[in-house]
Amino acid sequence: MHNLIEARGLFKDFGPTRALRGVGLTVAAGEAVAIMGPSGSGKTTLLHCLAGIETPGAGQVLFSRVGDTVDVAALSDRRRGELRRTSFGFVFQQGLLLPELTAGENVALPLLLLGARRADAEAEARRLLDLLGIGDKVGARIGELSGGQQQRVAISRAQASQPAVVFADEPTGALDSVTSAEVMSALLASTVGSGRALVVVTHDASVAARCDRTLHMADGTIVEMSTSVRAGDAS
Ligand SMILES: Nc1ncnc2c1ncn2[C@@H]1O[C@H](COP(=O)(O)OP(=O)(O)OP(=O)(O)O)[C@@H](O)[C@H]1O
Repeated sequence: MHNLIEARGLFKDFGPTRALRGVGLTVAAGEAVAIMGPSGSGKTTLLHCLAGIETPGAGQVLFSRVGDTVDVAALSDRRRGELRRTSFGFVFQQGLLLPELTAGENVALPLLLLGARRADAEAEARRLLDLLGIGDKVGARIGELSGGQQQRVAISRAQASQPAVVFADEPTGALDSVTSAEVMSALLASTVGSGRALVVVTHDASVAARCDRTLHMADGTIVEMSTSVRAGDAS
């Protein structure tokens, strides 16, 4: 599988705090990569730099699409926003779903932003929610759903635009262990199971164990990389 993302020599400072100090990594199509490490070690900052949410102070984030490679870090804000909408999906612990909208409307939104017709976007949203076993919640508002159901909505929404890479930050952080395992199964099935890459920041070793590789961070650098035999992602 080819590399979708190749980061080289990433540095990021927040005032006097050096959050990243020379991080390099690759992420291949169809690969799940976990990022672990103590609080403050730079995991979220790295994820945000890879996803074009933050720009690094130095270094490159090369993203390869068919016949084309762009340096995410060097794009204008507008082009970076466009790249995020077309090529990346996001699942965060909380905060990304719009509570005043229904589950179906939340999932349809990225498609509407990309210019889809409302009926098509709604049908696709329903299909994606069905795939994750919550098609019956299409008309429910976010606040009416359990934490696990909300994360399934977030996963459905993250894959609506058929992105090449899904970035997840503590996607199971607020869930009990059984629900966490189920949500992780859904996340893996909808990403690596469909040839996409998944980059997931987690404190949970059982989440990381289900990824192909785990990058361990400390003090703004990757201090160790371990590979695992993915288990149980077909469940
Ligand atoms: N917007 C910001 N402004 C100032 N400092 C920041 C900002 N974002 C991150 N930092 C600092 O950069 C360092 C790395 O933060 P980051 O959030 O990447 O760590 P993390 O490993 O994801 O931590 P956690 O596990 O607690 O989420 C920390 O010292 C943090 O305080």
